[in-house]
Parts: sequence; structure tokens; C-alpha cells
Amino acid sequence: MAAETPTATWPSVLRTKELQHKIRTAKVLCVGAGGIGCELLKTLVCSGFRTIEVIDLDTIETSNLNRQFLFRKQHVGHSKANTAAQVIKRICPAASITAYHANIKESRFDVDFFRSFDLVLNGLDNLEARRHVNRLCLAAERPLVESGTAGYLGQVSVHLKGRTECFECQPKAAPKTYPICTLRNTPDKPIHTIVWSKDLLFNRLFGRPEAISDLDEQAQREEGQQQQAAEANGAAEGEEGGAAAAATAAVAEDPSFYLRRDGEDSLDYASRIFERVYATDIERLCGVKELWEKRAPPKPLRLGELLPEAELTTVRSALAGAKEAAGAGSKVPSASRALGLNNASQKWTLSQNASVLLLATALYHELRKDEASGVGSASFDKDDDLAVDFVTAASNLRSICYGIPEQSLFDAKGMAGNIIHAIATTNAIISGLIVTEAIKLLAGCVESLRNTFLNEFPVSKRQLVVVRMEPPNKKCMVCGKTQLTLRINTETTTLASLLSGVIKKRLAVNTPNLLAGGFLYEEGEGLEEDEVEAYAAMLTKTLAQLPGGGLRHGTILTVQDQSQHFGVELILVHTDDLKEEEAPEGFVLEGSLPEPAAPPQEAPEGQGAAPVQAPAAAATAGRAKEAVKETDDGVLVLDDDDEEEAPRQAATKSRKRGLDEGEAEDGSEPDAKRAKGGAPAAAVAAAGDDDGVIMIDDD
Ligand SMILES: Nc1ncnc2c1ncn2[C@@H]1O[C@H](COP(=O)(O)OP(=O)(O)OP(=O)(O)O)[C@@H](O)[C@H]1O
Ligand SMILES: [Zn+2]
Repeated sequence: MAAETPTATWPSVLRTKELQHKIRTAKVLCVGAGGIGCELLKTLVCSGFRTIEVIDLDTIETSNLNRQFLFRKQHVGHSKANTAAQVIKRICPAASITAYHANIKESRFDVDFFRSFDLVLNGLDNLEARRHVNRLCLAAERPLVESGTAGYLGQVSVHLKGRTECFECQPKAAPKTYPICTLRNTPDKPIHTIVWSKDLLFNRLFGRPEAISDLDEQAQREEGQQQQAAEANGAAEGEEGGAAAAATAAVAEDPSFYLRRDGEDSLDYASRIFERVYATDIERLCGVKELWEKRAPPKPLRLGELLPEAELTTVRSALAGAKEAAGAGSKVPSASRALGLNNASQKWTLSQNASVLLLATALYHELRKDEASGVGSASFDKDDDLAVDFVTAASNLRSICYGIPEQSLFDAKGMAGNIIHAIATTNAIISGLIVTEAIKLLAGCVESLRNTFLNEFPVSKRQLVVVRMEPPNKKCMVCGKTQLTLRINTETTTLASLLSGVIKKRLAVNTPNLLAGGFLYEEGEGLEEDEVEAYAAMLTKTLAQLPGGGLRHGTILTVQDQSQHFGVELILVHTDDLKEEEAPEGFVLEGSLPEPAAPPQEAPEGQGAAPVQAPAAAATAGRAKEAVKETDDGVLVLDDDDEEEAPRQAATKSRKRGLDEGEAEDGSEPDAKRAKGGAPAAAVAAAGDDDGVIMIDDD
């Protein structure tokens, strides 16, 4: 990143040739080439960036085409990263775009890789990958511009090691989950039956055996907790626990019941499952009287009554037609379409749901048998029509049993896939903001960096709410302590020498706990005899041989010492050519060494405790409001004199935030201002090529 120049003021610095040069020569990493990524790549080259590397693990789906505008119908099935790079190259032949069709979490994208960039820009869609990139940016000391959109809402934040909060400084909401006992026994909302179909029934019939045993274990834990509650206070909660256990016992069955038997006709199999799930299991559940003292019991469904022979024949001929189409290499219609149900917004009747369920189940067995993601290893994918048909029908039938409203295919797909319909304009605005912050970083205008929220509705006439950044949260488990890079030979170094040379000698740790993925090593008091023995047996193993996949290149090893209230993360870099002069101890430890131990009254760091909310936020809430002033045109601006910055809550909850003075004067969003400043001005040659691609001509 460019050194901070005290004279650089935003936005006047935009006009300087020096900044234009920096933009042209900066090397940028874009992670994700989806909704935000496509817009971002375009905005980057339109703003003058010329050296970009882009990573995405996915291929293009038809459903991406409405907003991921770099992709066309002929690209469906191709790599997003490669296609995006090719198309951007056509738009801007002067740009150097390197594409990786890969997961950012692969070990080749290590600290050195991140360090080779000036800026890292995220256009991801999941927390896990975002956290991974955050950690690597911190380790490599590279600025990260993070982003996200959900429908009309969007957000851009800047993360600069040591200056601002890192992405993990504030706890992130975990995805919503539902108690398994509710899903299994007492659903009362459409989402309950949808999650049951997708996570329980789908996995039971088509998924990996482990997926269902994980859920069984979760259910057992829940029942155990409810039993404990019963023992503790004898309350109604406890009765529920007992009822849940009784319900589980009532419908428990050897998992092999759900497998198709040798020689069993696929529709007979589907019918057998139907009878079991919607008749037998429901009847048995009704028999657990404790469950229905305060609620109405479900009603069983019998296939014979729902689907007279004529309708079963329709299902049979649809199945035969699909098999024939598949045999001839033609596209197989989805189960619902094969039955003539073409309107995705129209709810199906009871018998239509039953027909779709039978056909979808049979089609899985007839056509997906040998596929890698077929029967036995499938996982629910919202872009897989057959999976969506199955889940819609299965959940609707269960909803009918329980008197819950049914859903159309379109709505069920949205709920099952957690789909918040993406809006291209939101992605475009957010990408413009990402590039604006990226340019400020290059210009060294650190004081002007902002986190920005895009609102669904204007707040005080403003769609964009700009918030100055908080300093790092001292208690953040990631950046609140130092991350170090350890260059070491993971194939020859034993755990014993790691402990003595690195952990105890260099880090002055007394009683280490080491954690990484599936690996755990502990020392200290309170260990059982068998634990001590097991840990001692690990000492002579090399790092790569350790349990849980070994400590290898790219492993992030958490080192904790509870007695010292100390924790640190080591990023392992496997090296087999360390010279004695550079590494007399057999390893190289890079980065600043950790702070002294925290005072005893503070919460222990790095022990898996959730990071706490930055205390400054709540304390400044009142003052932040006072700092908001209204200008003549009714625009809310922040008074820059009041350095107490408004907290995130003010932006997200009360939404009483405006732009600060520097940014508010023309009432435009920063993208427009950049155009006005004229800085990243690559001349756009409006000559379209054959496909109407407008090329950026650097001359
Ligand atoms: N670990 C990862 N490594 C590389 N790319 C990733 C990783 N995780 C997510 N991505 C990519 O980030 C992009 C996020 O884009 P977006 O949110 O538009 O998702 P999408 O899958 O294209 O859209 P939708 O989920 O709405 O179908 C996706 O293209 C996805 O493949
Ligand atoms: Zn942090």
C-alpha cells in the first residue's frame, strides 16, 4: 500500500497525476466473481486499474445471468473467474487480468501470495471465506475492502491492520437454526417443514450417511438438554424433553429402511417412503399424547386415497418419458414440468404435491444413481430443479399434515435456498464504493476512509450512510493479538521441538494449548491420565503427521496460555530450504511479538470467547447524535469538529447518519464525485465491437 502522505486530501488528490499512476500500477486481488465481483472488475478497469487477479471457485449458473452481466448464456457451466477475466480483457485490452478457478482457502494462496498485492477487495457470499481472507490480510499486512449486499441493502467496510477494526472485531450473527425436535415433531411454520425436507428427509434419502448421523446426534443433545432441564426444575420444558425422546423412539428406524432395496422399482420405493413418512410416522407421533396436550395433532396422509390409479399412471408415464429423454441424451425436464406444472408461482394441489414427490424421488434413483452428487452423496442445491421439486413437494405434504400453509415452488425455493433476491443496482453501487475506498487507500487518504451502508429507504433523504471507522477492538480474537508467521520444516520438525524452541522459548508460553482444525494439544493441570498419555505420544511425531490432518503449510495454529491470559496465532509456512545463517534455531518467526499478558480482571483473550462489542460504540451514541447538523438543503451532515465518531449502531439501527462534510457537498455518492474529480480517467472509446462490447482505449 502507498505510504500515507499527510498532504493528500480527499477528493482533491484525485486530480493528481501521481495518483493516476498509482491506480494504473497497483496490483489488486478480487476475491469472488459473482454479483459484486462482476461489477467490481468492470468498475476497476473503468477507473484505471490495470493489474487485477481474480479468484472464484464456482461455475456460471443460468440464474446468475440476470445480474452477473459479464456472463452470457453460452458461458453457463464455465468458470466464473476465467470467463470474467476473458470478458474484462475484451472490454479493456490493456488490463492484465489473472484468473484462478479456485478456493481462496487453498494453501497456495498463502501469506506471500497476499503480500504480493497492494489491495485486497472481497466480493464473497459467506462468512467462512471472509474470515479467512481477513486473517490473511492481517498476516500479510495488506488493506482489505470488504463488502456485502442483500437485496436493496449493501455495505462496504475498510480494514487496515492496526488502524481500524478487522472484519472479525465485532461478532457476526450466526445463521438461523431451528431446534431439531421442533422440525421432527412439532413444526408450526412453513420454514419448519422446508428445513425438515431439505436437511432431514432429503439427506435421509439421497445424502451422505454422515449428514444424517450429525443431525441425529444434534437431536440427542437437544433431548438430553431438555431432560436435564426437567431434572433441574421439573418444568414443562422437561415434559417436552421426555415427549421428544418418546417421539424419537416412536419413529426411530434403522436407516437402511430408507434405502432402495435390490430390485425394487423406483416408484414402488418412492411410494413406500411416502407411506412411511406421511402415514406411519405421523400416526406414531400422534400416539405420543404429551406432545398434543396444547396443540392439535397432525393428520396422516394415505397415498392410496390421494393418488387414484389414473394419477399414478400419469406419474409412471412421466417417469418413462424422462428416462427415454435421458437415454437419448436430451435434457430431462424437472419433475414438476414433466407433470405439466409450469407455473412456479402457483401452489400445487395435494395430489399434485404427492405426484411431484413420487416422481422426483424416482428420478433421483433412475437418473442420479452414478453421479458424484447422486444418491448417497447428494446435498441440497437451490439451483438443482429436481432437488427443489422434491423439497417443495415434501414440505407441502408435511405442512398439510400439520395445518401449515403450503408454498409455491418459487417461494419454497427462496426459503430453502435462503435466497434474498439480488439486485444488480445494489451490487453496482457497492462496487463503486469499494473502488472509491480502494483509491483512497492508494492515495494514502487514511483519514478519509469510510464504512458505508446502503439503505433500502432514504434516511434523512440519504440512501448512503457513511460511518467513520472504529479503531481495532483490543479484545478481538484475531487482531487483538499479534499474528505471527512461522517458517519451519513441517515434515522434519517434531511437536516436541516446536514446543520447546518456538512456543516456550521464543513466545515465553508456560502451559501451552495448541489448536488447529482437528488437532488439539494441551498441557497443564486438570488433564485426565489418558489425555496426558495421548498428548505425550504426539511429541515424537512430525508436525505434518499430527492428528487432524497435520500442521502443514497454511495451517493457522492457535497457541494459548490460559495462565497468562495470552493467545497468539501462528501461520505456518512450510520451508525445506532454511539456511543455518538465517535460521540458527531451525525456524524463522516473523511479525511483531505479542503484547504482555492482559491484566487478570479482563476477559481472557484468545480462548475461544466471543469478541465483545467495542465499548466506544455505546458510550458515544448520544454525542454522535448531537454531532449531526442539518444543512440548508435539509441534508444531514456530521460535524467534523466532533471527533467522537458515530457508532455502527447509529447507522444500522437508528439510521440517523449522514455523510460527513467532505462527502456531502454535492449530494452525490462517491462514484459520481470521482467522475467529477476526473482522476481515474481512462478514455472510453465508445466504439462497440461485434458483440456490442464497449472497449476502454488506453491511448
Ligand atoms: N472460498 C471461496 N473461494 C473463492 N470464491 C468464493 C469462495 N466462496 C464464495 N466464493 C464466490 O463468491 C461469489 C459470491 O457471489 P454471489 O454472492 O453473487 O454468489 P452467487 O453464487 O453467484 O449468487 P447466488 O448465491 O445468488 O446464486 C460466488 O461466485 C462464489 O463462488
Ligand atoms: Zn479484529
